[in-house]
Amino acid sequence: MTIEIPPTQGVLLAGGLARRMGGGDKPMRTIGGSTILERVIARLKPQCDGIILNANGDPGRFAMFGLTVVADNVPDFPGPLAGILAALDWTATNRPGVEWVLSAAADCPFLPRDLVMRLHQGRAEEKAQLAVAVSGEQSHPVIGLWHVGLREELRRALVKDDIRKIDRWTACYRLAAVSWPTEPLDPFFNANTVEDIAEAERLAALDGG
Ligand SMILES: Nc1nc2c(ncn2[C@@H]2O[C@H](COP(=O)(O)OP(=O)(O)OP(=O)(O)O)[C@@H](O)[C@H]2O)c(=O)[nH]1
Ligand SMILES: [Mg+2]
Repeated sequence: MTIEIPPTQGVLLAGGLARRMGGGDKPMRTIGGSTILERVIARLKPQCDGIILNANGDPGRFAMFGLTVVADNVPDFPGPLAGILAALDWTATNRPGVEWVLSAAADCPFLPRDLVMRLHQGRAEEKAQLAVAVSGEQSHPVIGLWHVGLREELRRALVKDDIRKIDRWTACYRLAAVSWPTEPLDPFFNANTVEDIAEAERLAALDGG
């Protein structure tokens, strides 16, 4: 099935606390001389109609990347769904006519170059308002496509129903799962620990540096 890819706003999720890495901004760690965030931006910029960064605290620390920084708009760090909601709200307000948001964790340095296209194909085939990335047997719920029209339902789930896990929320909807191979490397590898940074250095060589 060949479809026309609709305008898609990208959001890089960097709103977490990086506890397993001892705190701080994971996306600012470097791999092969460039920050993880630079790598994520380079991978997604050609695929999206604009990218914003979801992060909390002082936005000035990301000024060098030239992205609009959007903070969570629900309290208490409830997890990645908060960042996705902030991005859906921002898109509804600032990008009239844009119906789709692509979310990606800002700690994934090797994202596929066909991510947005294949997620759209998947959701169109399944007639779904959501699509999620899969590699091997593993689903990556923070990497997906979200229809802007879902935002009030998402807000209710987060604020009223106290839903934290993405899978628990998406289970209520038709969801397209789109799969990528894990060889020569898993494109959804994400750096959660200091050891993962060392592993990412090795993988960067496989990924072309
Ligand atoms: N906006 C927002 N994003 C979050 C929140 N918690 C996690 N994320 C993001 O969700 C993605 C996946 O989360 P993790 O890899 O577990 O990141 P983390 O929560 O910073 O790390 P740990 O504390 O070690 O679990 C990352 O891109 C995080 O930035 C949150 O409360 N708000
Ligand atoms: Mg992670």
